[in-house]
Amino acid sequence: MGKHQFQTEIGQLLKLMTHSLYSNKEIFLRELVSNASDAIDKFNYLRLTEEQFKEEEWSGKIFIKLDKEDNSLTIGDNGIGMNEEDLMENLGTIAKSGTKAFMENLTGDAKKDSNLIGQFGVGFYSVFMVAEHVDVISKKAGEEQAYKFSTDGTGEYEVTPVTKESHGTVIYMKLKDDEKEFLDKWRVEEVVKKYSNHIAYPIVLNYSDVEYEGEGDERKEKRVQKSEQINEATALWTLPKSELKKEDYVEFYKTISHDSEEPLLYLHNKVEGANEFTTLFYIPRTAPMDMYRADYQPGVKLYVKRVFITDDEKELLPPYLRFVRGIIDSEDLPLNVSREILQENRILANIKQTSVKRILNAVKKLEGEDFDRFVSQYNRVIKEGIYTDYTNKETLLEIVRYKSSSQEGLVSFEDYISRGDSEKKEIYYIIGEDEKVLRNSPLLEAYKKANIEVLIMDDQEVDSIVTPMIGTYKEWTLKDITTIEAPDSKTEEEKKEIEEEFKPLVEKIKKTLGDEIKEVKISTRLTESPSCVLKDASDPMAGMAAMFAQMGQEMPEIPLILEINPDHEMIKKLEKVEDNTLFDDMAWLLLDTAKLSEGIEPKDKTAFAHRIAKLATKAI
Ligand SMILES: Nc1ncnc2c1ncn2[C@@H]1O[C@H](COP(=O)(O)OP(=O)(O)OP(=O)(O)O)[C@@H](O)[C@H]1O
Repeated sequence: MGKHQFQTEIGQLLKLMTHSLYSNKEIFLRELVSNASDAIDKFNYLRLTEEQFKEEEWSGKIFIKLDKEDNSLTIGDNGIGMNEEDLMENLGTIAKSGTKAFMENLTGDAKKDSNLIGQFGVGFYSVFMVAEHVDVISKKAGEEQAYKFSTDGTGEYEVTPVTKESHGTVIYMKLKDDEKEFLDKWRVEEVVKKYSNHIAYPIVLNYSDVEYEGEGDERKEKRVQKSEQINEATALWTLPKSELKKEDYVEFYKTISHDSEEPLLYLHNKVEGANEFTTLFYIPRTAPMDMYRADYQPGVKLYVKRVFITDDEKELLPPYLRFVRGIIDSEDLPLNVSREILQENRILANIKQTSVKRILNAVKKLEGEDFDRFVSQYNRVIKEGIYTDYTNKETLLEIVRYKSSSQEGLVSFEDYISRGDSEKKEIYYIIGEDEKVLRNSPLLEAYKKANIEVLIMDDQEVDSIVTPMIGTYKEWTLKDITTIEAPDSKTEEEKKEIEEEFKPLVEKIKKTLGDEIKEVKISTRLTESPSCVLKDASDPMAGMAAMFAQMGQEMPEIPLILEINPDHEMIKKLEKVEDNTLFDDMAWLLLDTAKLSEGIEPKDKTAFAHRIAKLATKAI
């Protein structure tokens, strides 16, 4: 008890909130109402599962009180409440992955960071945009003692025992001088209607109003306390689609997601039949910040017959759809369903399967800018889906997009095969870290010359694991161009002849470079470059690349093969070089420049630089 220091990060966060330039400060009400609604949901669940609360006469309610004289706004709920430990843990430290991700995204630029608040919502802490002092008075259901958590949003907070009759939380905020608009009944009503009209519980506004008594000179002003319910209080997803407008869906989304952008997509379905359930899913326009964190917060809440069960079950949808927000409400699951039962429940498995299909089909139907936006945010997790969700692999392969050697922007497999050779039925690709290096790779030259499109996969970390296991798309086989013979126009006869002619040169280069390379070959894939290097596809390690990457381990070195271009001036001249030192220098340059073109560093950079200087001097 007594005074405590906020966790350092919260100190920073509070400072940002207090000095926020964010123009949409009203969102603090949305955040607090949404927390209150969650707390009521949780108590509702306790009543179903725990004997001691079963008899309680209770119905969930949220109240807001405006006090102009006191300059304060109070918001209360009769939900699950918090004890001393909860208060310190939930409000005194950053426990939530979402808030952690928010902190990591801060730039230090006040304006940008302040916009981030709007994009993201930071729950309880948003009160410091409007309040100069906050008391959170809370009593946890089933416990005797209530506590007050007080802070003025600087570095410290204080927790003291207080008395409070029933369980729930009351948040008392002393407003800053220039935030008095939130004491106005109409303003608060407008904000609550905007964001929280369709949360499942009534929100009652208490305010004082002026009434007049008597007539003429006798007429007197009288202050009266009034209270009225200001929201609809019917859970949005239970309403028929025909009664709902886009705005209703959008505002409800903002309440459940803490996002202030409109969603990219929403999907509301009621399924009847053997299993009855309602789903309402949203795809955020901007990928959630914690999407790539192992401790991401799942975005789908499970309800059974409109009673909240959990918002912390990562398996309601497959992990690759972790960016989806929304609600699943089942009519068939038992109300006292436990977390353990959930994981193996057949009803839930069925809901999950139907939901995934619906979501993916809706994504497939997105058009123009909306589809492009989806790809810009979620292409990577779609690839994750291709790897993990065998049942929906075909649909995912229709959604995923790649860069291309012959087209601007991004292309689909479907686009590719519409342009490809329908007799050969092959889809060519090249994987690497850097788009520019890949596009300029000598390995592409033969394909460019033959007008064959190659997919440029520059998300190496993911592509090197996912692409090799795709195998085929609609009977077209995917081929990594670094592991296959390149297309060429020479006959077998001609090739043999060239090989014979260059045999002495090939052997001489191999002798010079020694163990640095596995083999020197006459290339059929080069048109402009004198040489290129390839990883030896027959090496057992090459096949295990994906496995190493998946385990987050460095790839063992795979021996390189050097290919030389027999039509290139440099190679033709090299055949005739008699000076041994010059020959050695040239052989090393062939290898090192080829490595550089693939983004691989020469082994001895100093020697490389010396050779360039030496040969350049000679050339001048
Ligand atoms: N009215 C309330 N009643 C009970 N617990 C609450 C209440 N308000 C907040 N809490 C607790 O404090 C925690 C932190 O709240 P906060 O609003 O900062 O984050 P959040 O809503 O959980 O997550 P997000 O980062 O998505 O906003 C909540 O998860 C909840 O456990």
